[in-house]
Formats: sequence, structure tokens, C-alpha cells
Amino acid sequence: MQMGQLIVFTGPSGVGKGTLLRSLLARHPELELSISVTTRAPREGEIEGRHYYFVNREQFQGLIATGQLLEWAEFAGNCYGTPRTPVEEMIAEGKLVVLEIELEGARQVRETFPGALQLFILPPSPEELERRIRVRGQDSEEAIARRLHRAQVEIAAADEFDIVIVNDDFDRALEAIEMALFAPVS
Ligand SMILES: Nc1ncnc2c1ncn2[C@@H]1O[C@H](COP(=O)(O)OP(=O)(O)OP(=O)(O)O)[C@@H](O)[C@H]1O
Ligand SMILES: Nc1nc2c(ncn2[C@@H]2O[C@H](COP(=O)(O)O)[C@@H](O)[C@H]2O)c(=O)[nH]1
Repeated sequence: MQMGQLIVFTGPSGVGKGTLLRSLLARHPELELSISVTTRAPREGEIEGRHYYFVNREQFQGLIATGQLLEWAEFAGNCYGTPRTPVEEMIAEGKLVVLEIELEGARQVRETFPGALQLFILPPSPEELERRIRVRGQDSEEAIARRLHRAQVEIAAADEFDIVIVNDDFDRALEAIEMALFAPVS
């Protein structure tokens, strides 16, 4: 059986990664999304095991200590990590596995999975990024400030990634992602 592939999506909070990925996954059932672990409190409507596995700090530390995370990072006051076993199993089964993770995690994956395809999603402007975070209406003022501060660092690192896509017009961004993932290389 063909070995699978790891595909990493990174970009500042609120740029639209999750929304793009939901459309991508609906159109391409061959893609598998890794479900992360986080210490962040669930947002309204978020479901355990579907959006995240929600744990406390002690449990998260235990996952790190026992080597159960493929990568992990602290982001805007909370910890996030990718469970190792499901991802390794899916790759061994030949699947295309998608990680939606922030910059530090993407850098760790670059070291451990150099063959992973890394995409970075950029906003059309800082003002539009802030508008999108606010329209989402799920973060406190403090969380928004932390995320916007972190966004500057992340955007400055976009050049590290294999492919950079601007999420201005949603359908065009989706098409660009599909081209990056599925267009035959000549
Ligand atoms: N191209 C677009 N034009 C306008 N609004 C968009 C576009 N793409 C996404 N959005 C909106 O931006 C908001 C933030 O999107 P989303 O939650 O997917 O961001 P995210 O990058 O996954 O954020 P986080 O990393 O914090 O989870 C949502 O309200 C979404 O509908
Ligand atoms: N390094 C990792 N980053 C992750 C993971 N899961 C999600 N994320 C990133 O965290 C921020 C904030 O997410 P939010 O759901 O609180 O808005 C965002 O950039 C996600 O991509 C992970 O497993 N590892």
C-alpha cells in the first residue's frame, strides 16, 4: 500500500483555516483531519472529539511526558497538540492526513516529517483579519489581543512554508488549495 502524506495548514487565528478546511474535507472525503488536544475551554457549539479533545493542563502535561503528542505548542495562553498514534496509523494506511496547527507546531513537524506539505494561509490585510476574529464572536477582548499580536509573528514567517495562499475571495482560496494538493505535477 502507498504511504500516506501529512498536510499542514497554518495561518493566523481568524484567517479562515477552519472554514476552508471544512469545505475542503466535504469535497474530498479522502482527506482525514487530525483532531487536536487542547487546554482551551470549549467554545459554544464545539463538540468533544469532533472539534478538539478538551483536557486540563495536568492531563496535557501527561500526554507530553509520555510521548503521546506528535507536536505541541502554547498559543495565546492555552496548550494545543496533535495526538501521535492516530496520525501515524492513518499515514501507515496510506491516507492524506491534515493538521491545522499554529507556527511552532508546524516547525516541529518540519523537523520530524520533512516530507509533509506545508501551506500557509494569509489574510488579505491585518484589518480584515481583525474583522474576521471579531465577527466570529467567540473570543474575549484579551484573547483577541493575544491572537492579533501572535498573528504578526506568524505572518512574518509565511516564507518558511511550501505554499502561501491569500484567503481573500473564499472560493478562489479553496481552488488554490485544491490545485496545491491535487493538481498533477508536470
Ligand atoms: N474568505 C473569507 N472572507 C470573509 N470571511 C471569511 C473568509 N474565510 C473565512 N471567513 C470567516 O472568518 C471567520 C474566522 O474563520 P475561521 O474560524 O475558519 O478561522 P481560523 O483560521 O480557523 O481561526 P482559528 O485558528 O482561531 O481557529 C469566520 O467567521 C469565517 O466565516
Ligand atoms: N501546534 C498546534 N496548534 C494547534 C493545534 N490545534 C489547533 N492549533 C492552532 O491553535 C490556534 C488557536 O486555535 P483555536 O481553536 O483556539 O482558535 C490556531 O492557530 C490553530 O490552528 C495543535 O494540535 N497543535
